[in-house]
Amino acid sequence: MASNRGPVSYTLDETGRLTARRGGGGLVSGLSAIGPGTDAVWVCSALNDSDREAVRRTGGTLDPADTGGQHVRMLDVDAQMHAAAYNGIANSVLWFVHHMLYQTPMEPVFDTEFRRQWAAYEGYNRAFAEALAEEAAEGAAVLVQDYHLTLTPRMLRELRPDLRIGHFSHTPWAPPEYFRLLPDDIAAQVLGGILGADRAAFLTQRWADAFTDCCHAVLGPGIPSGTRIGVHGLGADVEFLRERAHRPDVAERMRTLRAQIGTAPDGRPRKTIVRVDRTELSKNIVRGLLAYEELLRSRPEWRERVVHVAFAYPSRQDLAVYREYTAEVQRVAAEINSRFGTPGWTPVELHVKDDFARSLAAYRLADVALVNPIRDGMNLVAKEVPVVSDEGCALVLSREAGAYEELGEDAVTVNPYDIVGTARALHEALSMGPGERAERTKRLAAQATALPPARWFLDQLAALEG
Ligand SMILES: O=P(O)(O)OC[C@H]1O[C@@H](O)[C@H](O)[C@@H](O)[C@@H]1O
Repeated sequence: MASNRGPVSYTLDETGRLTARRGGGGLVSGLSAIGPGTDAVWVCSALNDSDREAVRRTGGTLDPADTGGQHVRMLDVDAQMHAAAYNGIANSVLWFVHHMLYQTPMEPVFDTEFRRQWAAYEGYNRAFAEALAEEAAEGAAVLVQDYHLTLTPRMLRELRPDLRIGHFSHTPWAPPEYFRLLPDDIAAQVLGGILGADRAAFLTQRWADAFTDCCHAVLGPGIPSGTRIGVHGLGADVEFLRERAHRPDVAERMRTLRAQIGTAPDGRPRKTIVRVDRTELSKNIVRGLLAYEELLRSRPEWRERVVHVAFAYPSRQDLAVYREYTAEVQRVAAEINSRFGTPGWTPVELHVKDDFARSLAAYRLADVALVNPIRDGMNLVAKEVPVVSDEGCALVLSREAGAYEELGEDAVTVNPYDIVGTARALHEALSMGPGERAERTKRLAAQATALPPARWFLDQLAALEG
C-alpha cells in the first residue's frame, strides 16, 4: 500500500524522545484496518522534521510498537520536494480541482512556479514508485492511494511489469469542464498516470463516472489502457467505534459537554447540533455557522434551547488559506455568541483542539449532526454518528457528500451553499420526533456499516486479482 500520510506521524520533544500519533482522515481509517499478522507493507512519506528524525533513527522501517504492528516503510523525501508536491500541487491544486474550491476570478493561475512544483510532484511520485518496486514481491498487488500519487501507478508499471496495480481516490473527482482548468498536458499526465494501474477505484459511482468522463474529454473516447474502474464505498468500523465510544474517557467527556450545553429556561436539557471536521475549506464550516445564526434569527423559539457544538480540528496549517479559514471560523462563532448569547447560554461551543474521545462523546449525545460539505469524497462523520448515537440523531447532510448516495434517503438533505435552506433543515431536524429519529438512525447505521474498512480493503484486493 502507498499513501502520502502513513498510519502515524511523530513529534520530537526537548529530551529527544519521539512519540508516534495516529493520523486522521478517511484514508488512514481505511488502510489501518489491515492490521498486524499480514505481509502487507505500507509505504508512506515523512511529513515533518520529527518524522525525518524517525526515519534517520530506524532506517525507514518503523518500529511496529509505534504502528500497532503494521509494517511501515517511511520515505524521507527531500523536504523541499515534499513541500512543493504536498502543499503546492496536491493540496493547492488537485484538492482544489476535485473539490471545486477555486472561487475568485484570479484563481487558478498556472505559471512557472506551478511548473516548478509540478516537477517536484513528479519526483515525489517517482520516489514512491522506486520504493514500491523495491518492496513488492514478485507478482504482488500494490494499492496506491489518492491524489498525492496519481503518477506513481504508470511509473511503477514501467519499473515492475509483473505487479498488479490498483489506484484508489478518496476524494471526489471533478467533472470534465472543471478538471480541464488544469493545463492540457498536466490533465493528460494525471489521467495517464492513474491509467497505468490495472484498476482505478473510487468511493462512489458519481466520482467513477466523472473520472471516465474526464478520460473521454481529455484523452479521447475509450479507456485506452484497458484499466478497469471500480467503486468501493468505505463504511464505518462499527466494532471499533462502539467499543471505543463506551470507554470511561468518553463518559467523562460526555459529563463535561452536558455541563457546557446546560438546560433551557424550562429546565429541560438543551438540544445539541454537533459537527466534527478537520478545519478544511471543503467542509463548509463557515456556512454551517451562518445557517445556525439564521436559525436563531428566523426562529427565535430556539434561542436558549439549543447549542451548536462545533469541533474544527487544525489541518494543513502550512497553507495561508487554511490559516485564514480557521480564523474566519473562530470569528463567525464569536460573532454569533456576542449577538445572541446570554449570561446562561453560549450558542456556539467551538473547540479546535483535536480530541477523538470528545468527538465520540459528542456523537453519542447529539440530537442533530450537521455534515454540509461543499464536496466530499465520502464523509465518515456522517456514517460514524448513527453508529454510536445513544438515542438517535437526525442527520443534516449535504447532497454533495459521497455519503449522500447511501444515506440520502434517511437524512435531511441540503444544498451546501444555501444558508436559508440549511437553517430550515436544522429546524426540521431539531423538530423531528424521538420515534422517527430513532428509526431513521437505525437505518442510517445499517447503511453506514455495510462495507467496514477491512472488507473495503479486501474487496479491492480481490477485484484487483480478478
Ligand atoms: O492532508 P492530510 O491531512 O493528509 O489529509 C489527506 C486526506 O484527508 C482525508 O480527509 C481525505 O479523505 C483523503 O482524501 C486525504 O488523503
